Amino acid sequence: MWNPDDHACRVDDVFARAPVLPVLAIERLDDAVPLARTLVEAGLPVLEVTLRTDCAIGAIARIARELPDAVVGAGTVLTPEDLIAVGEVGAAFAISPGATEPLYAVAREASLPWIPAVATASEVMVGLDHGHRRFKFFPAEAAGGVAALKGFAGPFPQVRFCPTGGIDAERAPRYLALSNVATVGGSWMVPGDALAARDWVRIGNLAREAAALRGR
Ligand SMILES: O=C(O)C(=O)C[C@H](O)[C@H](O)COP(=O)(O)O
Repeated sequence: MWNPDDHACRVDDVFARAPVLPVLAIERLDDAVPLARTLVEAGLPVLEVTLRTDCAIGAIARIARELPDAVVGAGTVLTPEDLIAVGEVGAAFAISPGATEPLYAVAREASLPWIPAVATASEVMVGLDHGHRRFKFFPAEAAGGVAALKGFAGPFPQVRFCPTGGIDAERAPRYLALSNVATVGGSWMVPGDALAARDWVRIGNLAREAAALRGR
């Protein structure tokens, strides 16, 4: 049964596990477990596997089954069908680049917490009307970045965000310093060429640096 306080608590539990949420696009199913293991062992246990590749659902299922220390969620959840599908394979949470009325409706019945994204104050207000207080802020840099989040803090003191989109190791600390930022999403610790080359050492080093980030 949908409960706004319970939902915010469940999302906070996920976001509190690490300062950074890696956003992953996994092209080869066999990369899923070694990549996730690399990130988890580097101190980034919360993972967003985007539904942008053919094997994404399989990747979520494998990570959920084989890596109990990972908190694997699904990203790029665009439809109610996506949300239902990722719940069935064991995703711990689902996150979207935006929000739709059908997703708000089906999320009330879902067993896993769904995190909508917002880019404007009006979208935050629609989310609040639905009982949501935790949002992805996407695309963070393009939608106003740190200044926009500072602006949201005034009218929406009860809201916390996971900014994502255009953030890297240099920019992340400025977001993490904000009181209304719970964690920061990004793909910078998994460069495309490193993943293609299965360079787990390089990814592990970038992930360790990300795991050590704090606000400043
Ligand atoms: O597919 C989704 O659901 C998204 O929200 C997009 C991702 O969050 C960004 O592509 C990650 O941003 P970068 O760190 O700039 O690569």
